[in-house]
Amino acid sequence: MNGLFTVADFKKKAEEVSKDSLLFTYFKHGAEKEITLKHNENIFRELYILPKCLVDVSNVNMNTKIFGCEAKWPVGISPSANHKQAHNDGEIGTAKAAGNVGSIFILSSFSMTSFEDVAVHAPNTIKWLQMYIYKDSWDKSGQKILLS
Ligand SMILES: Cc1cc2nc3c(=O)[nH]c(=O)nc-3n(C[C@H](O)[C@H](O)[C@H](O)COP(=O)(O)O)c2cc1C
Repeated sequence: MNGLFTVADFKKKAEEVSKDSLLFTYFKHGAEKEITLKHNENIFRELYILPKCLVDVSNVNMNTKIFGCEAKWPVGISPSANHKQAHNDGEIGTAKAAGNVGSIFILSSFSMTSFEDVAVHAPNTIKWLQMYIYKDSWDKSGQKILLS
């Protein structure tokens, strides 16, 4: 991770170490028309760092509360499928990494690791679950209410 600072740095490194170019293409793109991806990149281009001299920054608090969950900083990991394709640690590795920095980890319905295993191995991470609800199976299942 040495020398990796920006998203572009990570992207370049990922491409270098990726053994499968098709897989890299899958992970590097955004979903559908990449509207959010482009929007995020544009927003970040508009942000400037204003250096503040002689200000004590040894105790910066970025704690925030999102849907009742106390995160250490306002960045989470949105759901994405197939983490084991990228690394053997799969979703457990991502969940642990999120927990180490106090982020929220959202587990995909298409996780390659069971929800239970992620829960056991990353007990201290704030975990949310993304769920696809298929109309057909929902209709046929006879359920009336979904609780999470
Ligand atoms: C490689 C990849 C896999 C993704 N897998 C899922 C998924 O399994 N479930 C889900 O709800 N969203 C998934 N997403 C969507 C992301 O969580 C996120 O909402 C989306 O990328 C936002 O940017 P967009 O609007 O440009 O797609 C995935 C996105 C990418 C790039």
